[in-house]
Amino acid sequence: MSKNAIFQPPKAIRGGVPICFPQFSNFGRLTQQHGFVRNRHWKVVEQNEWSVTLSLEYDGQEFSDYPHPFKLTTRVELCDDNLEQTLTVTNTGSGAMPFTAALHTYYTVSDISNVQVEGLKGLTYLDSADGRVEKVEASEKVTFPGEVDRIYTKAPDVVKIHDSAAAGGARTYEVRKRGFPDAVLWNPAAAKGAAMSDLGDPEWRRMVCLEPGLVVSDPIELEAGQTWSAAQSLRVHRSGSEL
Ligand SMILES: O=P(O)(O)OC[C@H]1O[C@@H](O)[C@H](O)[C@@H](O)[C@@H]1O
Repeated sequence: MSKNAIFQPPKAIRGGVPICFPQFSNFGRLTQQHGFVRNRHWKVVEQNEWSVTLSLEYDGQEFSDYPHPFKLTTRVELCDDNLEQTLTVTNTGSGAMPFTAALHTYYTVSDISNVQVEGLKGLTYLDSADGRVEKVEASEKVTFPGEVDRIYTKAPDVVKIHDSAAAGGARTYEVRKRGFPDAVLWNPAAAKGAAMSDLGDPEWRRMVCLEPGLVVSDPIELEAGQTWSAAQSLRVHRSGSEL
């Protein structure tokens, strides 16, 4: 969570897991980057010590460029050392509903210069920091010498973020995804990070986003009445603990 995050709609919170829906970035017809649900108040529909379920309904009226009613829920559950988050959407309208989506997950890191991301070698990605040109990932462990803003297509279901200098020793975030074909990797680096009022310096150094997404691979048009669901689960390993 950025120390400069703004907890006031219409601003999305700079941290945690903002939900990009019904659009990731500008992949769709909406003018709002990342859609409109991340800066709404959601309703708590169920909660206990270990889990919470939130929901949000859209009646298809507010945005003329998105006339598709839907019901969206997200459930977050803690189980042992695992955090599981599920995103479920039901098309409550009468026509087909196109959408793109991502769980825009922020990870706290000691410093972005200590971070390496494993599991992406050989994948094709769209380089959003370079005009969305298509490239192939050559690195076994992706590092952050400057801005990194990439949409990896058909990403594997397990990706690991290694932080070699986390407080208390090296730390690995193990990210498992299910139902999201793509994965977005983002750190804005100095110029863009410092210019963002809700991030700034040094906050941009202390974060990396790895975002399971449905962006370009396997596009979906949900038929009326149908439901789609996808999930991520997160585990943290300290140095010495099994991976
Ligand atoms: O500032 P926002 O709207 O939260 O977006 C942050 C970043 O989100 C990432 O998912 C995008 O790939 C980046 O291009 C974007 O800059």
